[in-house]
Amino acid sequence: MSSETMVKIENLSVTINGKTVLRNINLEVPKNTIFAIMGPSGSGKSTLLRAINKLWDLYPQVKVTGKIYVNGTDVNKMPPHELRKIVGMVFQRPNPFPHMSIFDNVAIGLRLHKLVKSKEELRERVEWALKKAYLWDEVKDDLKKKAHALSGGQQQRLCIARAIALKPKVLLMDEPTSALDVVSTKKIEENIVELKKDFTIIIVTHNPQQAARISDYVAFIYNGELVEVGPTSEIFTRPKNPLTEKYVLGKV
Ligand SMILES: Nc1ncnc2c1ncn2[C@@H]1O[C@H](COP(=O)(O)OP(=O)(O)OP(=O)(O)O)[C@@H](O)[C@H]1O
Repeated sequence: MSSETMVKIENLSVTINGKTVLRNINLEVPKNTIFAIMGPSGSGKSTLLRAINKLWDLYPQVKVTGKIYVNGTDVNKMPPHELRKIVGMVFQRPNPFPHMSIFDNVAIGLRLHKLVKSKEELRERVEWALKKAYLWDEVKDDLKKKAHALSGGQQQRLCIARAIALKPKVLLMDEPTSALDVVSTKKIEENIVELKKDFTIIIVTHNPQQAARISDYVAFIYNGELVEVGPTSEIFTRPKNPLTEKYVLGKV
């Protein structure tokens, strides 16, 4: 594996209740890039993302085969709490802990993983994460406010802050803007582009325009199979597979 690769997926297949939903997927995600996984509804995008941080382990009806390496280590050889430290996740709907304060939402992972040594360091890290998530200016005078009092877009930025507070290597984002309006979507897209300086980002989207706007690489998944993968500019201007061309033109 190249030292420039952050995530490598080899021959990944997933079956759920005996039905194959992902077949023989091979991908390499370079460090400090935004890597989009796009495809129509039900094509297996979320299933792939969930396999990377082993969310399927708790489901006996789901069988995952193949190998996934993060930063050179096989995820199956990492205890779940170690994997959670290096792989953060942001979900489709903002899911902060609603009755916890803004500060505590960001601090919780740092406290659980004992990643900071003092209250001062905790405060600094929370501020750092909120700034990185473009939320600090809006909440800095009100860190004790409960998370449910924030708007949907602010809640999603809080979830981004919560995920990046641990300084993971990889940030998985499952359609992070699909529940948001155009203005919040734009803010979060700008934020994601900034975040790639510090993290490797894998983002699932069913919106080809979003992949075109923000990603460096795109994998197009259709019916559980990888149809095409490559630099975003090539996939959108010179797709090799006619199915990719149809999809990016909105004809699938
Ligand atoms: N928990 C589950 N139990 C049963 N089947 C599931 C489960 N999760 C996913 N599937 C099936 O796996 C297939 C792929 O689903 P997945 O959610 O990965 O697709 P997707 O591309 O992310 O779709 P969407 O854009 O609609 O979120 C679908 O056929 C879906 O019905």
